[in-house]
Amino acid sequence: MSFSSTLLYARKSRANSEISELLTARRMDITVWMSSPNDEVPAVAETGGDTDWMIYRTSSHGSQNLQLNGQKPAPVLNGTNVNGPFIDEYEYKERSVDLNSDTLSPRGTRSPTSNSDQCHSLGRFLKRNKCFKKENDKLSQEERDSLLQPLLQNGWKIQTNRDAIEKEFKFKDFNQAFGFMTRVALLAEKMDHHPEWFNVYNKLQVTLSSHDVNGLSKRDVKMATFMDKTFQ
Ligand SMILES: C[C@H](O)[C@H](O)[C@H]1CNC2=NC(N)=NC(=O)C2=N1
Repeated sequence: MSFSSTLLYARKSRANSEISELLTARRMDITVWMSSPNDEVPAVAETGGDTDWMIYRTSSHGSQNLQLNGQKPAPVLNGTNVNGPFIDEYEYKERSVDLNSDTLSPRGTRSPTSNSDQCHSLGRFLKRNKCFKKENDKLSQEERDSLLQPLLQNGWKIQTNRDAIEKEFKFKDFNQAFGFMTRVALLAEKMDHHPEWFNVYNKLQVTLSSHDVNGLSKRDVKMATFMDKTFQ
């Protein structure tokens, strides 16, 4: 797999301000953990060019730049450098940092120059340096047997014609239903994982499945669990 294009190296001056904009504008609570500020964080191979880059760490303690001292990180071989930074996968939004023009693509889109083999997404980069497809969090059979049980006992059903779960929620009135939907919608945006739902007045039919893995994933379990807790 060729890493011929510049990926997430960014000229310190501009890209960091834009990355900062991304992190703050999204009010994202991304915490990029690194064992120490001087850690040499591996990254994808670069095309050359003398750039430094910084990893932002934002948390309740405010943002802190972890300087990488201009070290040219070693290239990631097959995305397996687990020592790299990682974030809670539900806390980030995919954005592309088109490093040719040092600009962030609009939210939820990828830079025009990106392709499936290269990592142009800030989110994907921060997620353990995996410059490939999203981590496949599809439920294994063992996880289905364990994680789905509480949901099935709580009224969720596995659809017969596709790998998805569904449930109907009934509320006092439309206002209650829409309030519930609003809370779920905020989580959906934060997780970048959206339900399929149909609402008529005080009833809400929900179907959850993960399109990118074409079936049920941990994201669906997380969202269904949130819905049940919120509905109580
Ligand atoms: C680019 C893609 O649309 C995003 O990664 C999100 C949006 N919301 C989503 N929601 C669901 N249910 N499955 C997805 O795969 C998914 N992908």
